[in-house]
Amino acid sequence: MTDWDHFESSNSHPPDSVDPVIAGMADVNITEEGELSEASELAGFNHPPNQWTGPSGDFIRDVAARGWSDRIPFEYANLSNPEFAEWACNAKCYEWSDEFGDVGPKNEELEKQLFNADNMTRAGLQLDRLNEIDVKVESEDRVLPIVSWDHAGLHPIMRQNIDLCLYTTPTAIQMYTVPAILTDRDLIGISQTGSGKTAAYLIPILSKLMGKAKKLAAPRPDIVGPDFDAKLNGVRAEPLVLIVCPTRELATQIFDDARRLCYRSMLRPCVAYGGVPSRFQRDELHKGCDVLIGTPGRIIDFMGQGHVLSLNRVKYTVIDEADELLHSDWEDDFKRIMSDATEDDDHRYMMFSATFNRDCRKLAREYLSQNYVRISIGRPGSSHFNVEQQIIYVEETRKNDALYDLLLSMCPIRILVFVNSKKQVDFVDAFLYEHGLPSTSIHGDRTQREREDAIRSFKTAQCPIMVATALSARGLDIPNLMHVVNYDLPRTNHGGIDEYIHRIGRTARIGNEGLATSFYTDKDRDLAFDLVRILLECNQPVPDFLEEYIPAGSRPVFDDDDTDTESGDDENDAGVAGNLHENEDNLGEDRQGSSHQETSGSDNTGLVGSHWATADVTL
Ligand SMILES: Nc1ncnc2c1ncn2[C@@H]1O[C@H](COP(=O)(O)OP(=O)(O)OP(=O)(O)O)[C@@H](O)[C@H]1O
Repeated sequence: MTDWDHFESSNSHPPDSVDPVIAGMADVNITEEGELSEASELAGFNHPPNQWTGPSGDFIRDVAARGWSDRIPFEYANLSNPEFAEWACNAKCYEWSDEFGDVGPKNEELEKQLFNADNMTRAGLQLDRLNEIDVKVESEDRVLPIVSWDHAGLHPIMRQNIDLCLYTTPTAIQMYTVPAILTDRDLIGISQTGSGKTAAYLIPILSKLMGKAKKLAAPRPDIVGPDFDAKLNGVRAEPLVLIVCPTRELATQIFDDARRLCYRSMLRPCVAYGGVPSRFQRDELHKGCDVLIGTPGRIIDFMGQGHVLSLNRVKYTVIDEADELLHSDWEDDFKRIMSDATEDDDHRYMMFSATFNRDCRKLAREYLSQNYVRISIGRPGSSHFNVEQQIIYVEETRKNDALYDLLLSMCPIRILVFVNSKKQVDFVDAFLYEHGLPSTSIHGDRTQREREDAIRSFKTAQCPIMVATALSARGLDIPNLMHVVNYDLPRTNHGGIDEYIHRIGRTARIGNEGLATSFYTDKDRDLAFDLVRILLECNQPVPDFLEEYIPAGSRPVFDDDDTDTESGDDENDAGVAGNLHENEDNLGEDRQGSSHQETSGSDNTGLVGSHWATADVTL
């Protein structure tokens, strides 16, 4: 029985009174009632939908009866006070003291905070499915995958931290990147959303540095004692690792992962991103920083303050969501941060994303050494089978009704709703709130305090519904996010199918299952062809109204072939600007000095196919 069946069978209205907007959903296989109840419990909602008897016409009463928690009014007064509450960048790290020898003692309180299972996405039952996928490794030498953490040659502290994170076995991308990075290779890593790419680079890099930190790290003050004063004893931050990503939320999330994986080691992570008074981050940098994570704008600000930050010691630069950062909108910032990319022989460069088309890969090669390794898990830009995708035809003017009906046709679970403009975020959030639903929202015109508050209330399930622009499409890892709704589908000139992949990838992470519902209108026709190819590739049903886009033989063919070599270049190349987006509402929020200049996709690395040995391995 689908949840919708349940909804109808217990509905006090006769079936023929069902609103035509939602009638189309009756065929949709929404997750079964039992699963949803379990899911809502998992997601932290304690209101079983036992009082639901169908719509009564009183929205607020219906929402409460369906089991949704109360709405929480926004605390403007608290949030406008800059000193109120903690910023994500000031979260506690393990603080090292020179008296510690090689391994620091446990800090029980911090350990509880860092590894609190409620704040982490636990691997789901379908984790194996993520690994049952073709792996393509392009490398001069064979990269031998690790089969377990115990055989990876990791530092003992890293090994223990992996256990504390409950990472029982490595994922496919981790199996290959760990040995490649441990043997000092530049790298492009491509694997599907939620497959553990962050740990895939953090684990080998940090593990390698753990044994060498004393030798490599810059001098630092004793900050454990009572006498530390950033102004008097502070040092200049000289990180060994630089991790750059496009959004503030992603930066703080990677910072949290780094805080966990650096636990009990000398390595000290810091994060730098805009919107927070810079003194909070400067004070942290003055305490010493070995791993700097940040968004381009704030990193460049600090690079301009020689007494605050120097990148002279950096041994590893990682670009997360690299295809986004290679986009022309980021060009100037990106070039500044990568300015010494080809000069320093023992400086390793790595780029990661779930979507990385051939044109981006060509651009990326400008920054990597000749013998870089490329690891692709599955087709670059593909989704995985753990997301159930459903496309519903909705008239543009009925989207609000459709959203309300969709939300009430299911038990309360954590839901992320994507729309295409900041204004629309405000409208949809207000609509949901007025209809009694506990929603919050996030976009780039919000203050950083509001953004951090929105994420916090979403994560803690105070507000289990979050409405967002594409700002939240990439990288966000929210535990138990069970359902993504594309209220608006991405536009083809603003992210297109790649953005669709990132958006739906906010659910069904690391072997969990999730649902992605997209409202399709006549305006979305130009996305239809790509959308249908993705549905077919993932064995998802193609709705009637999209059948005309099914290719002959029902087999999806993708132009973007899987080679980075010149011999693979052909007229099918869409050009970088054609594949990436320039949406003022998308990640542009965190872009500084957007140039909107088109970047040519020309190849100038001189690599040819014969340099490469290709090993196809199916795990
Ligand atoms: N080996 C593992 N076992 C269990 N959980 C893991 C493992 N590796 C990573 N995770 C967890 O999986 C979740 C997803 O990881 P991560 O955010 O790095 O995915 P991603 O591939 O970068 O996704 P996206 O492309 O959306 O950015 C995180 O909560 C992370 O802690």
